[in-house]
Amino acid sequence: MGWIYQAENLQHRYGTQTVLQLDHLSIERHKIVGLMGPNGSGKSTLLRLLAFVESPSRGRIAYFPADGRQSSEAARLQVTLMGQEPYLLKRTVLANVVYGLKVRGESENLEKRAAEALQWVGLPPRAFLKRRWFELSGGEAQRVALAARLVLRPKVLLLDEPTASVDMESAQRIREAALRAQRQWGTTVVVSSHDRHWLFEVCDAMLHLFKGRLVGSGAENILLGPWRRRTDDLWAKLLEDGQELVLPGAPGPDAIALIAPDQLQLNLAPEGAPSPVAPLDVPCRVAGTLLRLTLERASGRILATVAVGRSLFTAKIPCGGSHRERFYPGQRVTITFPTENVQWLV
Ligand SMILES: Nc1ncnc2c1ncn2[C@@H]1O[C@H](COP(=O)(O)OP(=O)(O)OP(=O)(O)O)[C@@H](O)[C@H]1O
Repeated sequence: MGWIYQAENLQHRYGTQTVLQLDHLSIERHKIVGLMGPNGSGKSTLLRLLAFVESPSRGRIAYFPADGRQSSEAARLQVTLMGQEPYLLKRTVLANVVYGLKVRGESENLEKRAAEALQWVGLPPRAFLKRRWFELSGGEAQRVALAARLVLRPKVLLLDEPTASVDMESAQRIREAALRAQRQWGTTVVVSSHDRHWLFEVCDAMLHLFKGRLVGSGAENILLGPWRRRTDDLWAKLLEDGQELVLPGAPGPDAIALIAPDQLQLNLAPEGAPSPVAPLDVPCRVAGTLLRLTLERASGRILATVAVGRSLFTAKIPCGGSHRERFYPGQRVTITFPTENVQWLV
């Protein structure tokens, strides 16, 4: 156990734009860590920094291999990144999969090792080893790219949206192979994905990025403005279905509210009750439909995804007891928002 990465005051800029600003970052060895956040929040940038293919504009990332010998050479050999595009060499599948081994000066049993890696990602070696790069579907190319990383038995596997543009079968194979690497070899896996339910289900820890900053450990609710200041000094946000969300203390109309999922209280809406418009009292309450229940592996709790208009909210349901049985997808529910513990970002 222990940390494999640690960093303080890490910053990365492109030109004058600061795209990543992390006060502290640590990633535990042998774990599977999810990276989530909207488009442009800095996930790919962070993965490139963790892969040491780019250097941060400020600060440095310390890498601690299991043998304790800290060196950039160890990191170069032990860490591998699979980007959003497979970028295969214009050669056969075999040449692609063994390329990294050859670069590392290895020459033994290359074909056998490539065949094994292909099996891990569900591509039968007999059918695929001799295929050329243009004879693969998008999903197969992505799986070949993953096999080319797995064959190295990496200590750290960094995956940037590995299932974003592949079909269901390829996505499933990719997910299984990544988990197997972690379980079988103790590979530390850091994976960015917009498939938040999968991340919740498999990750030991989550990093939630928003505008280049770490805002929490995954399921936080991020509520963007505009907020309208009411005469009673509370701030209201109009949701797509006409309901209003009312919170105190916004620093301005464009502020962003951040609310942890365990702060939201979920209740069953009374049978046959019309959608309530936001009550004037505090705490604020809105009504929605429970879409999905997901087990969050890291906490052992159930996460409820609730749709209110086109907005999605995440609330935590305490584990065990009657709570679990009360809720199921399709139900009308109400979510009560806290009046305190809202973190405002500007
Ligand atoms: N090479 C680059 N040059 C200039 N700006 C860049 C470069 N790469 C990324 N950016 C900018 O940095 C910010 C973070 O981008 P990044 O790709 O890390 O986000 P992301 O969270 O991975 O997004 P997505 O979910 O869309 O992949 C964005 O504003 C992006 O435009």
